[in-house]
Amino acid sequence: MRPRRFLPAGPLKGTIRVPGDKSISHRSIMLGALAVGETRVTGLLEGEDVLATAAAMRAMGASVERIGEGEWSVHGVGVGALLQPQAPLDMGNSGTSTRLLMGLVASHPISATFVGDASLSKRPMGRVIDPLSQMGAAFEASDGGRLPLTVRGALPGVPIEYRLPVASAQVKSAILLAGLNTPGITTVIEPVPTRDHSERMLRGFGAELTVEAVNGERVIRIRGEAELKPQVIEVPGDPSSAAFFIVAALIVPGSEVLIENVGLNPTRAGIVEVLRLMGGSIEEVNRREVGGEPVADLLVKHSPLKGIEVDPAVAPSMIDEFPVLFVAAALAEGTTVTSGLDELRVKESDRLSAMAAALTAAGAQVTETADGLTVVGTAGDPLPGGGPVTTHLDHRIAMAMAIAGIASRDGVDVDDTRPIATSFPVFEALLESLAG
Ligand SMILES: O=C(O)C1=C[C@@H](OP(=O)(O)O)[C@@H](O)[C@H](O)C1
Ligand SMILES: C=C(OP(=O)(O)O)C(=O)O
Repeated sequence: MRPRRFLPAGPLKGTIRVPGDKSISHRSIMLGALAVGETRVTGLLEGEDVLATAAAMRAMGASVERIGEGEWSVHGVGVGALLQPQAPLDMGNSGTSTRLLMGLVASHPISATFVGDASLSKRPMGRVIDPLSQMGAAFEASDGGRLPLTVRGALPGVPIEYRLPVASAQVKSAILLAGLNTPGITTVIEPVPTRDHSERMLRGFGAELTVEAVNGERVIRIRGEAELKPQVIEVPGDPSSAAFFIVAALIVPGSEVLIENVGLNPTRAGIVEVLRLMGGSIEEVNRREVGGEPVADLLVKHSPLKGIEVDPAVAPSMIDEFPVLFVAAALAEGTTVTSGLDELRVKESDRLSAMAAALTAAGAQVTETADGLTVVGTAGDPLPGGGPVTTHLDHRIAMAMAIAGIASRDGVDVDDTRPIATSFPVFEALLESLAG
């Protein structure tokens, strides 16, 4: 464990760049590993989760090499040609690596065993086992669909039409990736849109993929036995990482921070919308496109925030940002009410109960409900502070409470900062640079 007390600091001033988007980084390595020839990636997130994906793709035959900072070269094997890994694939803390790779293995004539840390080993995999079993793959899983688990791929796989029972980009992506090496058309129906990086990137690599809106649902079809062409990919900055500094700048008096190169794909940008509704000053400068994704620099200034009722419909587009939104709510004037957040209970930790406990330990007024939190804010007064708060191997809890600490009177003790390296290894360095 690496404990740390995050002390009051600020005002936060300066310009930063957050590392590459985690979702896009995973996908660029996976698809690069399936394209014959060299895929070049710049701005890759070099966090532990993405490195777990890189190691797994190597274990299945691809060459995945680091050329320089964030710069990677991937030589793929071709769709259908993944090799049998010789040892269990260690997914560490990463749900995205696990679920998407289960999809890839499911339609290859190989088997793979997935293992992970204590947090990942508690997370539900039944949501991908169900559709991938329909496609012909066989599974042996622990404890009703948890890691360690073994997938035996089916060749040929069976193309399915599957309506997602949960709003999950990981489940959608697992099916689409399995569909890549399945004859015919695999169809995923999304009643609620989730992040669409897989669709964008599969198309970019030359897969035949269509998206149609039918009765308010997204119908995604992919033609299998695809041939992917290697690409040059520039990964935009991760909005989920930027969110910690957006909230920090909004709640620490006197702050003004420019965050450059932030991905603003509409399926990811819910946090910006919600913080603006709360009164946050977040200005988009220099809107442009990077790697097929909308991007802007964000100029964020300290703002008095108001509590609001957060529309549950926005949840999928900010699913990883709720921990830090709860921190913003704790400093706002009035009450913030959230609901429809059952999915937060099956992330790296149960993020509703973990954040309720953590914020309460830091002196905030929080009530946990079945599917959300209700937070009564301080109207801009610093939180008293305290702790220790328990991160439960969850990077987002650690970083959200670090931000709560800098906006507190006495500081906040975080029991373990190690998980931060899974998604945002330079988080503490950037925080220090802004706090002067
Ligand atoms: O597809 C992805 O890259 C991700 C999807 C989301 O998970 P779910 O699909 O479980 O909602 C998100 O929480 C995760 O950090 C990354
Ligand atoms: C939920 C997350 O990641 P994953 O599912 O990949 O572990 C996250 O990064 O907040």
